[in-house]
Amino acid sequence: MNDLTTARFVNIGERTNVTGSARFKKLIMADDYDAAVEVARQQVENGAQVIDVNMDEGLLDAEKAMTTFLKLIAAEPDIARVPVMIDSSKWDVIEAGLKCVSGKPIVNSISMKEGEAEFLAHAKKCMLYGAAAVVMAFDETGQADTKARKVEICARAYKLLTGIGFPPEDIIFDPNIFAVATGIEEHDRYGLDFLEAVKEIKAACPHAKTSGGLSNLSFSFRGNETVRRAMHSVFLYHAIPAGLDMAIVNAGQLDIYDTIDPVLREACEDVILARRRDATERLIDLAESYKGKSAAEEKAAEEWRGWEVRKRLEHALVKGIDAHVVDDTEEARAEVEAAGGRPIEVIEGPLMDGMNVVGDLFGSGKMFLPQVVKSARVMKKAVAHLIPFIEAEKDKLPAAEQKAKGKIVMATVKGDVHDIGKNIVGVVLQCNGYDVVDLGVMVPWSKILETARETKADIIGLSGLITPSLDEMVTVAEEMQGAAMQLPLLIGGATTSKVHTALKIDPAYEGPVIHVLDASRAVGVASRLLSDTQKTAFVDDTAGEYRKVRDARAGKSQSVLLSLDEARANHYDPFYSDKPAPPLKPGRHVFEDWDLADLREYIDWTPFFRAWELHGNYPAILTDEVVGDTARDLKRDADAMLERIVSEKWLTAKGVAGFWPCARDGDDVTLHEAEGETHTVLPFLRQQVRKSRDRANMCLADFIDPSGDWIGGFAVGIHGIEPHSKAFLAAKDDYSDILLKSLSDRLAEAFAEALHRHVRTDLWGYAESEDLSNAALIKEEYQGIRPAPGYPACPDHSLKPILFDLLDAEEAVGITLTENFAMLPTSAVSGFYFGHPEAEYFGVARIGRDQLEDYAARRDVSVEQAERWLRPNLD
Ligand SMILES: C[S@@+](CC[C@H](N)C(=O)[O-])C[C@H]1O[C@@H](n2cnc3c(N)ncnc32)[C@H](O)[C@@H]1O
Repeated sequence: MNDLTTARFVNIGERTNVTGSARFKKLIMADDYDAAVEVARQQVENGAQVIDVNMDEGLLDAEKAMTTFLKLIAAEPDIARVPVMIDSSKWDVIEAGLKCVSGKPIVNSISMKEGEAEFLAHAKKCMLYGAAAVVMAFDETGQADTKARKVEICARAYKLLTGIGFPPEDIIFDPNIFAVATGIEEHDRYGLDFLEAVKEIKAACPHAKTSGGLSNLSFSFRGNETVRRAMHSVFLYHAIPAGLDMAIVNAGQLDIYDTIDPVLREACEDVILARRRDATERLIDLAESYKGKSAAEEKAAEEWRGWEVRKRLEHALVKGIDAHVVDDTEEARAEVEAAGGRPIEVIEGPLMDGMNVVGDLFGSGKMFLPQVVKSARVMKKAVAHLIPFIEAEKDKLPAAEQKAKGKIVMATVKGDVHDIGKNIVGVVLQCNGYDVVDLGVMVPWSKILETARETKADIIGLSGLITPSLDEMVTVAEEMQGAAMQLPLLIGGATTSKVHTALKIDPAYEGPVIHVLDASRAVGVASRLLSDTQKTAFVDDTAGEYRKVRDARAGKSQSVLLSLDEARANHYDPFYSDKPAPPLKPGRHVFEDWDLADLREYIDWTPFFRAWELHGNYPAILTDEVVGDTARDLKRDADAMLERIVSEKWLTAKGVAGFWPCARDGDDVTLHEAEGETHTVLPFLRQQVRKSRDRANMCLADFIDPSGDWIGGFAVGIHGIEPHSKAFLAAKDDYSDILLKSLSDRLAEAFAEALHRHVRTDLWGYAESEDLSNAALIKEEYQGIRPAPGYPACPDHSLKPILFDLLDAEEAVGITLTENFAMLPTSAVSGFYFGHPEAEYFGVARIGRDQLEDYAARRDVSVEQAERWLRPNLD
């Protein structure tokens, strides 16, 4: 625990206590004082700065044992250099002890339990011996449990003590650390009450010190060392800044706060700080997974290093441990060489064997994506070690061809910058023996086709996240058809779907087209496409499936569309009188460097796990029966990286928000900027699908008052990822690279959330007193919405340039747009602010030709141009 060394915190050794240490008790009962003295020595060597001695055992002559032991340790210079705390519930024993201590003793303890007279009599005795005294928060009515009682009793004792001239710096208050997470609701605040009481006592009682017995805290987790250690460390982490000067602890049994499993740490913190009602339950659940684990794990950790090198490599690959992989690979290479073999055989032999095990486990659902990406990191490091040997050999031997299962050219299409999904698929394919040529992001069709030809690729894989990328994929398919190619075309990415692939991409290309739902399917698809025996059936089956989708679409009676006029007549009518007041701080607000530590608090973790193909809601996913272990490991890695991102300031969060007076004009919102300036128009789309009952045909403009209102906008981005990403890739560490990108995305979303909150409570200020937890923010329980261009209520991405101009986003915060309106940096979010309490999200869905033409006219563009923008919403 780093604070123990950095702060002036005193830890009091607890092992020389017959009530707390079975071993010490045994030694004293057996009169083995030599060994007992060794216990004291060990404590001091382990860092104890005071040792607590307690001989309160019914079968023992406590007075005699105390004096004997204290005299013995007084004769040991390396023990006698630390003060002794004479600990007994019997005053006679304390007094006997006081007589044998030469340095400044500490009495543990005195209290007002038997009234003021006895308390003061004991205090005077302490003064006589020059002893400091631990003063328990205990009075005539009992032990203090609540914060108020702790503070009240200590303040009263302080007044009495200083009244008789007791030196305040010799007063050590012990406000009672009680067990938490007991399952009894009244105990839930025990940790927090102690921390808060310490703060107040320190403020109310100048120069006095505070202390506590730490082991009580974790009493409910007896037998679970990992959890107890974590609880103690977390407690001290908060107690020391609160003013705790010392504690009775086993100094050898504290963990460094930062190295505690973050999931466990958070659960302990929830309990100790009483942060959630279900904190105890969650810690108890979590504790199960730590039971006896550390010892077993440590044993396993040592064991595998003794195995033969092949098994070690397999183990490292399956477990994703890269610590020894270079040494082990070298050992395997030397063995192969000694037997007259070639370095490539290490890849073809043990490494591929290990990866096959990984592939099988992944394929059968026993291993999950984050683990596979970690395995890939181990593999890449091993291969990187072997490459120079393989290349050096090429002169001597005919080309040592590495037999890849097939070559796949992968790219994120033109106009799109998102590559987490593509990178994950690439890593998984590489792991499974495929040669991946990754062209990166924003790749035009010509480059994709050219590379496929030059590298004699077996498959092309396309990826994209935003809706305009769907069109780009159709273009690639058309060009492949034009070039009479026959390579299979794989389609993947968040907005892609089997339906879109079947309806739009498959008909454009005669070669095989396959939509790949997620990374876990990529290997199966690739292996079938490249198998002599399975390819035809697989391609035919998929084509048949897509045909069925098309037939179903053709035959399916489409939902009925109203005419645009009818839809407009059925618009949504909010109570405009409820619209928010004008912003308190109108105009533009630029945030050049929003605190990353603050953003961390706003992270929504569920989509993070989804990005890693772990499905389930956070935090329940951490204890999920199937993916819980993987999720916890991933979260631990994520927390560790976030810690570095924040403390070493890897990234910069830049954002801008603005508010403009406006009015609704049909389906447009017209902005009135400065007097006399040209007006900006935000053209929105209206639902045209006929609604059942009295539901309206919504358009975002409906939430704006035609007689005058306000609208806002924002853009936020996370900058600075590149050098870190580069460094990870140079170190063959895709795992950390993908982790960084997925965290950067999280920070961008968190920034949008934090900024929106700041807007509601401060800048616009229509919800000044809003006080919502992060969970409530994630559930969007606040007033107002922030619809994003490209999302269902305003599906046209081409609104982004209008919004960016209003915000001056490029100049102010360095966010640019690609030709297809993807934002750069990749981790960026933008949208409009609607403040009306009735504003809600909806989907525009399919629109008619009349609205397309109307929209083209409103935007002053050709119908063809509007068609390109609105394609996903057209038939
Ligand atoms: C994509 S999620 C992001 C928030 C989530 N907590 C996260 O961290 O990933 C929700 C955001 O998407 C946008 N959004 C969702 N549904 C929408 C809709 N129907 N129309 C427009 N924008 C929508 C809004 O900007 C909303 O704040």
